Amino acid sequence: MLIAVLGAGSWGTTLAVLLARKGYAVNLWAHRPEFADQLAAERENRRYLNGVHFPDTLRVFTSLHEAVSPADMVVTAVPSQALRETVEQIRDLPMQGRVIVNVAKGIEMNTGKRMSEVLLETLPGLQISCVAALYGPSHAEEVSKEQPTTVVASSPSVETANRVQEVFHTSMFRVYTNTDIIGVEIAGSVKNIIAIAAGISDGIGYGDNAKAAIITRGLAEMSRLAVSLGGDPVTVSGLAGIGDLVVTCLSRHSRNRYVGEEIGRGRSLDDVVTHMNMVAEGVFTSKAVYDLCRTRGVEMPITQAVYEMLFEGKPVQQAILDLMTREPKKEVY
Ligand SMILES: NC(=O)C1=CN([C@@H]2O[C@H](COP(=O)(O)OP(=O)(O)OC[C@H]3O[C@@H](n4cnc5c(N)ncnc54)[C@H](OP(=O)(O)O)[C@@H]3O)[C@@H](O)[C@H]2O)C=CC1
Ligand SMILES: O=C(CO)COP(=O)(O)O
Repeated sequence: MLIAVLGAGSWGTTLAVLLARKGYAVNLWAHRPEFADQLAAERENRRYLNGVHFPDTLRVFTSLHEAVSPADMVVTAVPSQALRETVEQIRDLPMQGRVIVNVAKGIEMNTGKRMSEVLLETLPGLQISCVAALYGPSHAEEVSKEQPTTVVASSPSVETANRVQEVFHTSMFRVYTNTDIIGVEIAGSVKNIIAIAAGISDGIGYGDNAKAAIITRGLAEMSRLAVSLGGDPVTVSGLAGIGDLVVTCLSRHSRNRYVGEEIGRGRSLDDVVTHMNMVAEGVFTSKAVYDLCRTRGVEMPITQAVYEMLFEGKPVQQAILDLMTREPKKEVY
């Protein structure tokens, strides 16, 4: 069994190391050749995951074709907005017999597509039954130190979900299965937007009441969008939904929460993002989901507020006032 991991950021590197520690042969691909050379020479990823040594079965590649050609399983761990351009480069490779496991959490801007839809559109011959999403509350910083973590392997095919579970499961990385890939992908993507809102609340100095409100009402938005796209509302109460929402809204490791916190303190989005080392998916996904929910007529007021603050220059205090003074509602509608 050989596994290719595309993307040598903190998450791709962590998963490549986890799989190699399990004894699998792993081909880790990095898109910048000079960075790939550095990883190969130093046998660790000092930029994104300092101090985590690469096991011997992990090899670093600069060529996508060479990394993917011999692979039985391909893990896509590039930022969501770069997934299409990455897999387009291997569209000539046969996909039959391979499982593709996407771990990037986001919705594509301009198309509003989930990552599994992007994969199916881009890779000829790929069947949805061979696609899985591995999502859940899983910061790389903790997984790489083998701290207890739970995630969900989701695929419409039970067989594929079981295969992904078997490959990734370890005594400290517990993998559950699920067949609702729509619900899982929507939950795992929307949580990043809600985390920005939670961060803004932190940045302003609001307390636990506000944070609990954002998490709970964010969950309601996530659920409405998932259902409108054909997902199961039960999924949002699982690891990809409430699980990841809690970790992202509360954690000191969260990039999305950090972006929000800095905006809440008064910095501009451009300033925060240009000085960040890592990707905050919720920024792009807030734009994609804002467009999606308007097209589908799904009410997502926190998402709308985040979009307006990030992209339309709405002042933070105004956005909060607008949210709090909306027409009173039933809790479930
Ligand atoms: N970090 C985590 O704890 C977790 C992350 N995820 C998800 O995994 C995905 C990857 O995140 P993560 O590893 O944290 O990201 P990081 O910010 O740690 O790293 C981003 C990586 O993507 C690479 N990259 C940037 N642009 C492109 C491109 N156009 N084509 C190919 N590669 C590119 C970067 O390379 P370079 O530096 O050379 O530009 C870098 O290797 C995201 O969707 C994230 O939501 C999911 C669960 C946990
Ligand atoms: O998805 C993640 C953890 O499950 C990572 O995203 P954040 O860094 O924003 O929390």
